[in-house]
Amino acid sequence: MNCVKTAIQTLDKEMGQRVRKYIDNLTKPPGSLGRLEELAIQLAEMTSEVFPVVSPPGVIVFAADHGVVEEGVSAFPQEVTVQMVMNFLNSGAAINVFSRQIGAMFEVVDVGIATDIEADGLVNRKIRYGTSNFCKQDAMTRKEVESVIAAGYERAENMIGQGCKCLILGEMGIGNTTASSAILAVLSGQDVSTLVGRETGIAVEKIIHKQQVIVRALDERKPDRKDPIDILAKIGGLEIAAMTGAMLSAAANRVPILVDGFIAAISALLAKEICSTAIDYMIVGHCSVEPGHKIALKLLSKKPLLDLELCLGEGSGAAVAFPILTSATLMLKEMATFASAGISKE
Ligand SMILES: Cc1cc2ncn([C@H]3O[C@H](COP(=O)(O)O)[C@@H](O)[C@H]3O)c2cc1C
Ligand SMILES: O=C(O)c1cccnc1
Repeated sequence: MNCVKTAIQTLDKEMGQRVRKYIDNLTKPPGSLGRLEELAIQLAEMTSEVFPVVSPPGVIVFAADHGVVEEGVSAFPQEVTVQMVMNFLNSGAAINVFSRQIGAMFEVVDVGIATDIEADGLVNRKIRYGTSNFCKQDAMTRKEVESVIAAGYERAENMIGQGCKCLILGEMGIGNTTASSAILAVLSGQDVSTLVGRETGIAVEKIIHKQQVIVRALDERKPDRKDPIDILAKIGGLEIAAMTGAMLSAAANRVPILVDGFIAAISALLAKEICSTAIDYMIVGHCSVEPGHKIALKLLSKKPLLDLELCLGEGSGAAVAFPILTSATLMLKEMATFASAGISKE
């Protein structure tokens, strides 16, 4: 992971200053476009562009299965992962609708679905057939973690090479809120009971069980808080690691990342653990109802753009938030200045 570390540049603060001054000359009272102004400055710092561009955005959905579902932690059976992948390929999922709405490039990648599938349009980067049940053994090996991070990195690099100007990462993997909550318990040091909710439709009595499963897994696996690869190998998920790799790639390429909900925030936290400057390239699209999300956002020191009470994943909340980034860039590019419009400043 050392190559990744050295490759992520710090923000171009000088460009930020220049854009801030320019925004103050646009035909509006200073600061009156609030967070849109901050967003425009952030995007300029990320890209070193006076007029940053975020279109076309790109959406990559990584799919994988989780051995821990055999503990009965999800309201849905494992085969929903592959069924939803077919739905993505047939353009019927929420993320398809919102990707179309924002004109996004779109790709679905199998990094670890438990069954073999060959389908037109599905990118095959399968590292293994789902993770192992991490209550009984490590989810995967360190080598597999590194391979799946590399696969995510490569897919993002490919989309950026094709012209994507803002990256949204999505996931599909029944059981991935359990892996995400376990990872968050390690990174935050908080009690598992504060992290786990019932947003994916899990029955009330099942929440306690899900919490117990996570506590047991943490006891058995003892992931090393200081080693993100160890955390992913012991209690992680393939699609979670792939999103981390894709985020590192976007940051290394100075492409803004619009972070989705709970699972994506966990990938973002892991990217931060691997390379702290990666978070400079992240904007958080929305705040999920999943209780762990607020804790993850605190650790990321990020304020979400929207709170629409979503808790779906797939990249859906980020895609819905994307037009706000477009507004910020168009404000910068298309508004008249006081001088050009002949409006008195005082
Ligand atoms: C039909 C359906 C579509 C989804 N799209 C995203 N998720 C979301 O829910 C899953 C995680 O929830 P849990 O950990 O409780 O299994 C992930 O696949 C996530 O993307 C879905 C879940 C379902 C059931
Ligand atoms: O907020 C999310 O991203 C989320 C929450 C529950 C299930 N899947 C995703």
